[in-house]
Amino acid sequence: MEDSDKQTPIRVALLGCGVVGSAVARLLTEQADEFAARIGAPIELVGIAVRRLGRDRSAASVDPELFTTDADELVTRADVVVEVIGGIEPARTLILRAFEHGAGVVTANKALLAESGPELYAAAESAGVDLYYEASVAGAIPLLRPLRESLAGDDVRKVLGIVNGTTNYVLDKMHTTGAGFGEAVEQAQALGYAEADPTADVEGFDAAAKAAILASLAFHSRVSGNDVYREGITEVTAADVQAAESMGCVVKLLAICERVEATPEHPTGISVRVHPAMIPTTHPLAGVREAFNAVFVEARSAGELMFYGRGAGGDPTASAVLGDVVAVARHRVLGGRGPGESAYADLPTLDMGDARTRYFISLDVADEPGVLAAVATEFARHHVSIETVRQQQLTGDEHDTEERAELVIVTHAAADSALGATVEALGALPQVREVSSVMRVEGE
Ligand SMILES: NC(=O)c1ccc[n+]([C@@H]2O[C@H](COP(=O)([O-])OP(=O)(O)OC[C@H]3O[C@@H](n4cnc5c(N)ncnc54)[C@H](O)[C@@H]3O)[C@@H](O)[C@H]2O)c1
Ligand SMILES: N[C@@H](CCO)C(=O)O
Ligand code: NA
Repeated sequence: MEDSDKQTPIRVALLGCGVVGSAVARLLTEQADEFAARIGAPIELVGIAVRRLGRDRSAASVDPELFTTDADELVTRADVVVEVIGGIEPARTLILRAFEHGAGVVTANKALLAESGPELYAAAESAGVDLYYEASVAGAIPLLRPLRESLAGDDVRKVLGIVNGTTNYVLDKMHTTGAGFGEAVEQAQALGYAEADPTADVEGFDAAAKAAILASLAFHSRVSGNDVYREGITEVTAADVQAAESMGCVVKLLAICERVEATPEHPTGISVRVHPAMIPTTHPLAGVREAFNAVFVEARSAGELMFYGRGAGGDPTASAVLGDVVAVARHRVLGGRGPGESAYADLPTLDMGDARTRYFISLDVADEPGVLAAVATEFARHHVSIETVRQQQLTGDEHDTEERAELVIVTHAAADSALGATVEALGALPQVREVSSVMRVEGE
């Protein structure tokens, strides 16, 4: 008999038995012997809280006796509580209750962490137990542990990544098939990537919650989901995608967290934002296809790091959850705790207007003398420097009486507020028939 078998078992309670929960239950059972050896004590799954009994839960491959609808009671008889219900309530109350009863908690719940992270950390701290949440951002990809632990001796400057698989799949399909947004979402739904109600993904709420978690860890400051500037992908058109391609770029929904040094306009702070952006096809993030995730981290001493893998799905997400279960269980056996909240830097989140961004702007203009000068004047007036300008003749329809041209402009970095004001002013110029495409540009 192994030493680990003689130890008092670590009791694990699972809250939720959906996509992630059923994979956690199955893998925990299948790998029980390995986990016992790694932890130094056996794991005992003491119960699985579900909303209703009687459903087919064969995917979880566990003793049906383990299912209960009494989550309140279940959390009182566990050493480790795994929360994979999702949403704010009852997940929040159940986690707080688990802490009160001395259990460590593992959760995959980005929405809850982005809303109530400090409250959960404080409750874990006063109970002297662990709070782990690797699965909450970029699913299987080890990313939060590197930020919380491996990079604790470095100074993170920027985190830039694709953290939502559904929108990456949709944008990828728009590029590869020429489909419009609606059609690409339907394809994603048919394949099970996008949910029936894809709002949280396509409007960028899911990525914004993840960006808040990443920024909090990277910059040792409190950032909530509401602090994150957010634009989803619902306004991205097939024309935007084509325009990106003509520039040697692809469109990606990016989560960007960066430290911004003080200027006369603002103090040192953090810019945290989620929005679609064009990135050059030569950038490593451009090669992230389908529903994969990838995150770039830039740190002072480490330089650039890239994390890539599956951000969603039952088994990949369960991998991250179970890694956390092993970590928390090891602490129960050996003593000690994982890191708590680190918010000492207390950097403020800056307004989006203060972020330094670059814009791609495509204008449909009257092809007549002085147009370029009028356009250039608006950029100069807003202190925005132009990086490149390209002009091409447009062939109008039979009703067109005037000559038309397309002006494609890429700017240098400027305050986002100045770029927004420039676009507005351009739209009001009599020579500009239409601002046909505007998108931020990221990556060198
Ligand atoms: N699915 C993924 O790929 C993925 C990836 C990363 C993180 N996550 C996160 O993991 C969590 C779970 O996601 P999921 O995809 O498994 O969701 P899901 O909807 O498949 O599963 C959630 C389950 O919880 C159950 N539930 C709801 N209220 C409950 C209650 N009061 N008591 C017990 N059970 C209750 C639901 O009936 C459902 O079966 C969410 O926080 C999600 O954001 C999911
Ligand atoms: N809906 C999320 C699941 C993983 O958090 C995504 O598409 O990435
Ligand atoms: Na992760």
